[in-house]
Parts: sequence; C-alpha cells; structure tokens
Amino acid sequence: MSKYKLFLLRHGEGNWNKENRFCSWVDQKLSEAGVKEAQDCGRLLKEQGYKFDIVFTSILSRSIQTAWLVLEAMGQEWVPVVKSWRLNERHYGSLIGLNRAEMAQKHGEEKVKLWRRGYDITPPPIDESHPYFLEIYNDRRYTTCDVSKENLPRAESLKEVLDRLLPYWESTVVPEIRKGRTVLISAHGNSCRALLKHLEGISDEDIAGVTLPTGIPVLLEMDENLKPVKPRQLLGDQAKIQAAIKKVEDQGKALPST
Ligand SMILES: O=C(O)[C@@H](COP(=O)(O)O)OP(=O)(O)O
Repeated sequence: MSKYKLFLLRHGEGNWNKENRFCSWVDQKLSEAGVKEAQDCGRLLKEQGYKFDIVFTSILSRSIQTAWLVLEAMGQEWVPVVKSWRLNERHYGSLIGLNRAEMAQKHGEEKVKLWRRGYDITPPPIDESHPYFLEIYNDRRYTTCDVSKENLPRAESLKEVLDRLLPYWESTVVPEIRKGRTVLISAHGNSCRALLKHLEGISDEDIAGVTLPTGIPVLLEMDENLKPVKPRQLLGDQAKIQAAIKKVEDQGKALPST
C-alpha cells in the first residue's frame, strides 16, 4: 500500500538546454520557455490538489528558480526550500559548455551517448585552463558546502552523483518523508535519474534508457520502507511528455550535414 508520495522534478528549460550545451555546474538561468514550464508544472500540481511541506533544491539557480515558480503557481510560497550542492547536476568535467550535436559530429553519437548515459563513465575532468573553471570554483556558493572546495568533484559519472547524493538523501530528505511530509525535489536530469535508480532498483544498464524532460513532475508512491509500490508517473499530457523525452534523447545526435 502507498504510504508516502515523493515528487522529483527536473528544472524548467535553461538557456543552455536550449542551445544544446552541457550546462552542469555552470549557473544558467531558466529560458522564457523554462519559466513557463515551471509555472505550468505548479498549476498542474495545484489542479491535482497536491500540497508540499518542504522542497529540496540544488544550489544551482535553475533548480531554485523552478522551485520558486512552482510554489508561487500553487500559492504555497511559504513552504521551506532547503538547498544543497549534493543535489547539483552531474559534473560534466571538460565537456561543460560544449554543444552535444557538435560533439556527436566530432566523436560519434555512440561516444556522446556513453558520456551522457553510461552509468560509470566519468568524462575527462575540468582543469584550470577550461573557460568555465574559475566561474565555477570562484563562486561563493561553493564555500558553503559540507566539503572543502578542493574536494568538490572535477567530473562525475552517474554512479559518483549517486555516491555524493545518497548520504544527503538518507540524512536529510528521508527523515522528512518519514515524518509524513510531502517532499518535492526540484533538481536536475541526472541527480533525479541517480535517485530514481536507487529508489526503483534500476540496473546499471537500464538506467541508460531513463530520460527526464524539463519541467515534468515525476510522482513516486512508496511503501513504509520507501520502496515504490507502482511505476513512476510523469504527470501531464502523455503525448507531449513522450515528445519531450525524444527531444532530450535527440540532443546527442549529430547535426545533419548541409
Ligand atoms: O548538464 C546538463 O546540461 C543537463 C543534462 O544533460 P544530459 O545529461 O541530458 O546531456 O542537466 P540539467 O539541464 O538537468 O541541469
């Protein structure tokens, strides 16, 4: 029987999602379409009668902005929002800022798929010569983390995302769920995928086939042991959701030659 409801949400479209660039730890804001996605998500959740008690976000603006817009659209602005780097998007290392379709043209679609979806594939690390290195590591937000700046990742596989996320999930999120609170996690494609892998017991191979579109809430109903009691539900118009999933998958295709 379903005892707890948990909502996972990949933020609304960000400016670099639109440009098809690996965004990762670069702090991009939502695009105009992304703002609308977050507001539509909030309206849908309100229509369906959901009420949140607490929201967890990463420390990247696109996930925080999404949480705010969702709560505003629901008329639940007062709900506490708790932030942690442990919900940040996967660190894409030296791939940060690069265009996926151009990478597919240069290295092949299979390689890009492996980088994006291989469970324990860590991309080449970012180093000081990278154009976004200083923007990331000189950002004041990374002085507030529970690990020193030197020990923050320089690249991560999905497995490494799960390794840094799980202690936070267990120590901070699970106690709220167990108190009977309805939790929204407003985070990122890969931090949500990592958590789904853990909660649903998805194999290392099968997680490659799980794609989350932006701005679509995922509802997980769980029993008292936090085991899902039914398949995850992506809420909203199912045809639009399938089209949005395909769009994310197609981001890794090489551009047709002209
Ligand atoms: O880092 C990014 O660019 C995307 C994920 O990229 P893919 O793994 O889908 O390539 O993360 P998000 O938009 O959820 O923050």
